[in-house]
Amino acid sequence: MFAKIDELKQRLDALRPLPPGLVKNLRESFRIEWTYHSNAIEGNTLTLLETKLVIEEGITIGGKRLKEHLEAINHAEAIDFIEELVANKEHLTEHVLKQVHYLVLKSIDNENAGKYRTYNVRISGSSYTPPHFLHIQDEMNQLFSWYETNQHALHPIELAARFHFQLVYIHPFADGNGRTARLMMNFILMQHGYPPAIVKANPEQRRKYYEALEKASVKGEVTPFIQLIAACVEESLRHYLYALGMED
Ligand SMILES: Nc1ncnc2c1ncn2[C@@H]1O[C@H](COP(=O)(O)OP(=O)(O)OP(=O)(O)O)[C@@H](O)[C@H]1O
Repeated sequence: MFAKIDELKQRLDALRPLPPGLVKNLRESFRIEWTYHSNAIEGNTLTLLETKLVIEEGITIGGKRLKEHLEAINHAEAIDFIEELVANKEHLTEHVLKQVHYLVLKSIDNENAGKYRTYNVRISGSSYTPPHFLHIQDEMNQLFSWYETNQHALHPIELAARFHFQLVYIHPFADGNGRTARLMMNFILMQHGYPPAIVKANPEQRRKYYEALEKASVKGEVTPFIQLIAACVEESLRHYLYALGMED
């Protein structure tokens, strides 16, 4: 499933160290795109350009809610935090997960930021119901022990996609599950030297993303979701290679 991606990754790795100016440029564009798409998937109405203006220039957009501005700023900060973790070779732990979730929700919902939910939730548009809130800690312990056991055995893309799926399957937070899951998935990918996977907010990809998660949740078939994430990683790798003049 990952042969093409492994080949692209090898081509990219052969070009390392990458020119610092190019890395900075790509980092900035990924930071905006990832923030824009991840927030737009959940209904944030800022455009890509508005997201850039809010994040990079601190400009407020007339007619857009304060919450939408905070979501953009918080998400960009969460990416910075993850990049720092990767640079410092920090491990993925429950503490890190809660820190990331805190950054996503701070100043928007301080009561729930960085904390597991204390009530039951539904996922809108899905027939799957996440576990009772009283089981969350147990389920999360199992997720982290699964991660410990599998982190060196699975291909990094499968590891990252499965971690994302299992996190939204448990849906441990009152809000911000999707954004946090995509941040954690990309943390794993970046730890392994991959660029982040950006699930696009356009109606077609959003629908495919939701359908793949529904298939995984309801039927236990996770492969289509792993394939979807693999396609997103491939697109990001091609973006890097294109910037280096190695891809059309
Ligand atoms: N059938 C499904 N099974 C498991 N997870 C799903 C399913 N459908 C969607 N999801 C995940 O749930 C997320 C949305 O969850 P929810 O509507 O509860 O929003 P949230 O918790 O506020 O998080 P966010 O707003 O960041 O997505 C989606 O982004 C997706 O990752």
